[in-house]
Amino acid sequence: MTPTAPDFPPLRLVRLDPDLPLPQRAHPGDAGIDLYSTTDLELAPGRRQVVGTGIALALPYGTVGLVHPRSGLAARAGLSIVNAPGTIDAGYRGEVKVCLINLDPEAPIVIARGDRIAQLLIQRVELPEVLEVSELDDTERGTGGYGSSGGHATLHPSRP
Ligand SMILES: O=c1ccn([C@H]2C[C@H](O)[C@@H](COP(=O)(O)OP(=O)(O)OP(=O)(O)O)O2)c(=O)[nH]1
Ligand SMILES: [Mg+2]
Repeated sequence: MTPTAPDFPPLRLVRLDPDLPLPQRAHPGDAGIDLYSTTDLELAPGRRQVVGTGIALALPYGTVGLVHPRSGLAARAGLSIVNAPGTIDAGYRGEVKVCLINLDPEAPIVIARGDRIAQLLIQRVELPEVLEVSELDDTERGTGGYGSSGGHATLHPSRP
């Protein structure tokens, strides 16, 4: 029997392209639900394309859908998502789409309709109101960022 997460309603999903399989987790407990491409396409190196997944969702209020790349395709072919992770708002009822990009410098990537091109994670999200204030509390970090704590990789000697 497939274990289900406690206290979480099922994900309401419409298949806009009913000839594609229902998106599923590859294994029980997987974070991501694999999404299919509705189209055949070829991505030249460095090129991007918005690709349909053939599904629309009604995510529960207070959750967000995050569209992540799949690591196998990323490592093998250089396939990624321009805006990774893509944000699916709870109120969005249109088709979930993926802005794929070929990050390989040389080889094109061929994708067939029905290939699993991305994965959808659903997470709870806080929805605080925005409150403008005149100043912020002090912290140990303060305004330090972007490597201020050190420990980053050494840059190549050719880099300024
Ligand atoms: O990878 C993505 C990202 C977004 N969307 C859809 C669902 C999301 O709710 C909507 C808007 O996304 P986002 O807020 O990232 O884009 P925006 O440029 O801010 O557009 P908008 O003004 O419509 O919010 O587009 C997708 O289908 N796939
Ligand atoms: Mg937006």
